[in-house]
Amino acid sequence: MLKISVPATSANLGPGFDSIGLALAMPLTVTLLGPSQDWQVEHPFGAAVPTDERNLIVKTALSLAPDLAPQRLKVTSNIPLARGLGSSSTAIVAGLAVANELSTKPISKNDLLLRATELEGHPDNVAPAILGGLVVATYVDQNVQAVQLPIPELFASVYVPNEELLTSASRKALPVQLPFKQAIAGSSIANTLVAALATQNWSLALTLVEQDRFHEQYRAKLVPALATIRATAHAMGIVGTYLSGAGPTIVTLGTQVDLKNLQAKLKQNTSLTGQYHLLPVDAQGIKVDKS
Ligand SMILES: Nc1ncnc2c1ncn2[C@@H]1O[C@H](COP(=O)(O)OP(=O)(O)O)[C@@H](O)[C@H]1O
Ligand SMILES: N[C@@H](CCOP(=O)(O)O)C(=O)O
Repeated sequence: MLKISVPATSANLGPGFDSIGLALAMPLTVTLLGPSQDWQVEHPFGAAVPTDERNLIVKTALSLAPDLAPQRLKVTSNIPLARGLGSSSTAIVAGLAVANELSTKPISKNDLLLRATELEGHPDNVAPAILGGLVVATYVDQNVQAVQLPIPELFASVYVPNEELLTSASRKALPVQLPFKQAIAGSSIANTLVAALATQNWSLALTLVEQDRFHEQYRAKLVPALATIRATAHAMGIVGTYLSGAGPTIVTLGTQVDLKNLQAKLKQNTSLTGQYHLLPVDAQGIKVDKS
């Protein structure tokens, strides 16, 4: 039996728009149950997600290996769809891995990263989903470069609103151009964030995570919980809250103790009706179990 596991990811970490991402210990798994007449996907996502060759996992597998014989796949996942935790990246990465495992000509991990980035459009979810941990990556002129940083000694408090927000819709809220001065400020904050993460200066990193200049201000109206959670955390002396990916999920990074206290406080706020998770970082990325 072949089982592929791909972690959820939280992209951007504030200023690292389209380039920084963190893998979280909440996996999607795909088990290959064997050949079949047609592609069949058993999954927990409801009627909106196809169960045949139109399923994103299968479509992605066939984009890499068009001649693959149909299979029965069983998918399990607690990653909510269209909430900013990289669900589409898990499907894309899992689909490429399915093709790679069944194909006689598997591609390398680097090519897998390039393919996954081409399909997703940006590398900040697919790179940590493949490599694990904290990854900084760039995709410019069809080239991907990805660098793994030390695994942060941090947990993630994850607040998932009940409403979906498609990444495509959330990107429509972004401006076409930024004033030069704003771009320089955003880039200097992002660069310093990367330096803080690379040198494991977590307290500076958590401060800079909140200083994005590229996207959060434009998306804030779509995600009122961001301001609420950030303000609640600040009142408790906790810094490190950002919009996860394109939202609407809000992540706060910090110690397990602080984040447990934060969640206890947030749960008293009746306007926050979504779901909570307290997750460690996933250090491994994609796993293929051939037992
Ligand atoms: N495991 C999956 N199987 C099939 N389709 C999926 C899966 N995960 C995500 N998708 C597709 O991707 C869409 C969400 O993608 P996106 O808007 O990028 O949100 P996210 O922030 O969760 O990645 C879903 O509405 C669904 O169409
Ligand atoms: N950098 C992207 C990240 C999208 O992540 P997702 O988890 O919402 O798909 C963006 O901010 O649009």
